[in-house]
This record gives sequence, C-alpha cells and structure tokens, in this order.
Amino acid sequence: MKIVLVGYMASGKSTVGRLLARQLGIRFIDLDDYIEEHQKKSIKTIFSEKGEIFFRKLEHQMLNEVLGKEESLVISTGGGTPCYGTNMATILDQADHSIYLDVSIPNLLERISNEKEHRPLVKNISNEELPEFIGKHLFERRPYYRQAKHILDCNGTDAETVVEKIKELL
Ligand SMILES: Nc1ncnc2c1ncn2[C@@H]1O[C@H](COP(=O)(O)OP(=O)(O)OP(=O)(O)O)[C@@H](O)[C@H]1O
Ligand SMILES: O=C(O)C1=C[C@@H](O)[C@@H](O)[C@H](O)C1
Ligand SMILES: [Mg+2]
Repeated sequence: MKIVLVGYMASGKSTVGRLLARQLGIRFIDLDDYIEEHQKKSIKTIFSEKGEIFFRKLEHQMLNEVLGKEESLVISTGGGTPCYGTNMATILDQADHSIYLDVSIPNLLERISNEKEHRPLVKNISNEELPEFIGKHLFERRPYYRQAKHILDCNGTDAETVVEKIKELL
C-alpha cells in the first residue's frame, strides 16, 4: 500500500507522515529528506548552488524512484512536488491513497513565519510580505493539491488527530 501526503509548506506532511507510518508499521519516506540524502546536501544548499529547476528535475526523478519501490510506504512529498510536470498524475496513478492536508492561510502564516530559515522559497520574504506571497502561491497550487483522492481539513486539529482521521479514510 502506498499513501502519499501532499500540501503546502508547513501543512504538516513530514510530522503527520512519520507518525502515520509508525502507527501502520510501514516505512516512511520524506521526499525532501530522500533528496538531501541522495545529494548529500540540504535543500537550501541545492537551491542556492544549482537553482530551482535543477531541484525540480531531481524531485521528479526521486518521486518516480520512490513510487516504484515494491513495499508499503507513507510518502510525504515536498510542498511543490504535485505542482510540477507530470508529478500529480503519477501520484494519482501510483498511490492507493493521496491525501491533501488542507491548512488555512492564517494557520500556514503562523507556522511559516516562525520557520522560514530552511525553506528557500520564503527565506527572503519579510513577515509583512508573507500573507500576500502565501495567498498567491496557494491560489496557484491548490488546484494541484485538490486533485488528491482525499482532502483533509487540518485546521484546529493536532498532528495526532490528523493521523486518526487519515486512518479512518484508509
Ligand atoms: N496538525 C498540526 N497542527 C499544528 N501544528 C502542526 C501540525 N502538523 C504539523 N505542525 C507543525 O507545523 C510545522 C510544519 O510541519 P511539517 O514540517 O511537518 O510540515 P511540512 O508540510 O512537512 O512542510 P515542508 O513542505 O516545508 O516540508 C512544524 O512546526 C510542526 O510541528
Ligand atoms: O513548496 C515548495 O516548493 C518547497 C517545499 C519544501 O518541502 C521543499 O521541497 C522545497 O523547499 C520546495
Ligand atoms: Mg516536510
């Protein structure tokens, strides 16, 4: 069984994915961590040394590699993964369950404004400019996320409860 979590930066994909995999007793792969291990560099360094296009190509390649594994997995994607090239179509084709962790702009803002440093796309955006940036970015990306098989409203729900809700969907 393959379960793929999608959603915006800081929607909780890594936190929820790790907990869910542990409870289901299956392997967890965080695509961002998988890319960092493959490159032996942080995402931040990959972006600054090689640029975003290089990262997107690598992300596409690593997503296909991970989805091709013959084992049960929980896969947490990167915030941009479903929004480039054929990635969302591949997720829909290969995953038994794709789940969009839907978090509102105010809640995303609160989480991201405290954790910008390791997120290259928002690192240089001031907290004053962040609402406009996230609003526009989510407007562009939501059509991809919303293609997921399940859409889970995660507002006002802690990570443990999100995991419980996912287990009910499976
Ligand atoms: N359901 C939740 N409620 C409140 N806070 C949460 C929830 N899930 C995760 N968080 C917190 O939000 C922050 C971002 O979570 P996390 O890193 O798991 O997001 P992500 O979707 O993997 O982000 P990225 O796309 O940048 O990898 C963390 O500080 C985490 O503790
Ligand atoms: O939203 C995005 O495009 C990104 C989110 C992170 O998970 C990383 O994959 C990277 O920082 C890009
Ligand atoms: Mg993550």
